[in-house]
Amino acid sequence: MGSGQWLMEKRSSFRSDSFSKEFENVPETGCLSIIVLGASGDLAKKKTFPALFNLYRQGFLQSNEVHIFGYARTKISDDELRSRISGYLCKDASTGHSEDVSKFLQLIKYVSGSYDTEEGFQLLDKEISEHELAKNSAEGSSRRLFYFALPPSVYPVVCKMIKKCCMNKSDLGGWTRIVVEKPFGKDLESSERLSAQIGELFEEPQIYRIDHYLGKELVQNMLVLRFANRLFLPLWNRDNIANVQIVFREDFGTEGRGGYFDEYGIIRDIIQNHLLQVLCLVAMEKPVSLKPEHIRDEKVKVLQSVLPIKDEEVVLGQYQGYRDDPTVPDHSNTPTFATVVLHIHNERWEGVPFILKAGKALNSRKAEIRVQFKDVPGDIFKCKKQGRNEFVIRLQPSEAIYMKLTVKQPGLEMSTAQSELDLSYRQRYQGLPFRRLMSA
Ligand SMILES: NC(=O)C1=CN([C@@H]2O[C@H](COP(=O)(O)OP(=O)(O)OC[C@H]3O[C@@H](n4cnc5c(N)ncnc54)[C@H](OP(=O)(O)O)[C@@H]3O)[C@@H](O)[C@H]2O)C=CC1
Ligand SMILES: O=C1O[C@H](COP(=O)(O)O)[C@@H](O)[C@H](O)[C@H]1O
Repeated sequence: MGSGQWLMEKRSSFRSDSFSKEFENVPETGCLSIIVLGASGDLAKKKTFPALFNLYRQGFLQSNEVHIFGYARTKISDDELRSRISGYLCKDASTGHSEDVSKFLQLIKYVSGSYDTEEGFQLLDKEISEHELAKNSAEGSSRRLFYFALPPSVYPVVCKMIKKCCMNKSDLGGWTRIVVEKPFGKDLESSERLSAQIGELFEEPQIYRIDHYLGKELVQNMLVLRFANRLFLPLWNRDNIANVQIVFREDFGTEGRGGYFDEYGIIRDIIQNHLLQVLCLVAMEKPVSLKPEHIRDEKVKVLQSVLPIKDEEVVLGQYQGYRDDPTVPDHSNTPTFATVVLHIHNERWEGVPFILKAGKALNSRKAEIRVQFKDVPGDIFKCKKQGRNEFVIRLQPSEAIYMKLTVKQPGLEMSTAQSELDLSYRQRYQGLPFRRLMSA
């Protein structure tokens, strides 16, 4: 993808006839409006705006064609929104990007309105149209991307409002698309209902479901590690692996996010989406190709092989002080910590526990995959004392892949010690932009 260019992907397998015209490979020339719904919230400030900033800084968003709109109920001015997010844009401020930051902030405008009445969305539409007009974008060529940084409970009504008030014409390569966040519903029934509600308003190629863990460098690396290295092929199974631990820890609590979090809890917030996606990549068979459909098919097979979870293999907890957050109801029993053991009933994984753990307000921030191998049979070195072989993929912070091995303790004696083969990304890939693109 060249600087400032957008690749328009044909998703033919999802395409319906009535919609095919819009998704032909027509060159995109019109201006682009990115609308962040829920702009006052946590996701918007910590991830969405910083990710947009990184795209801007690397030339993927051009100031002459892009405008960014924040939309939420909170009544704040453009400048107030800008100052809320500016501190999150450039964590490495020492590298001096203040000029880029202020140019980027000038692309942002804020519109306040509710999620369930037309008034606010009509105002939003007016602001977007004015921007399109100012950029001389031909009618039918402009692009509108609505990013839902919102609790899923409001997705259906927001979709309705967009459909009613904010659609643009698309006959000259323009489009209107939506990006929806996880969790996609609360259970099977609500998820299917949500799909049906959104599906009534938008065609599949207009809907993008996002799980930002799939954008993390080391999550993406799982496919390569597993299927491009001969080393792992014979080892990656129940004969050699004792257990797999997939862990997410955060060292901060909800901090004002009770409006979203308390309704969902840690299982729906982290385990059902981020950690299950990671589990699928660890456990799935080699896909036929890297096509999304082929990868999805293998993931689905893993999920279908997971046995029902036993109560005694679940631990739930809530951190002390959670209910002191004013956005959390006083008597909430929403879990902020959970451990769940999953068993995959197939030829490769029978008998290998997959231990998924996620918690907020813990003593450290870390996300990792830890594959623990079985003990060496017929051990002559008393290796057990040192601990087992482990293959660890640290997703964050400080991305790394390391292997814990038993080695000879240097010296005259034949004694053993545990050591590591360590691929730390900070050292090995200094200066590469993967962190800035992916890990916002
Ligand atoms: N925070 C994060 O790091 C991440 C969050 N997500 C996902 O993003 C979505 C939003 O999460 P997050 O930004 O953290 O949540 P917030 O609680 O910060 O909510 C975002 C905004 O939505 C509005 N809002 C909050 N609660 C309600 C409600 N009950 N009804 C209507 N509007 C409400 C508020 O805006 P206002 O009142 O101004 O309208 C708020 O600023 C969730 O689906 C979450 O799973 C995904 C990845 C990371
Ligand atoms: O989806 C979410 O993810 C964040 C953690 O994301 P990370 O990339 O910083 O690990 C979490 O704080 C939030 O509760 C959740 O909604």
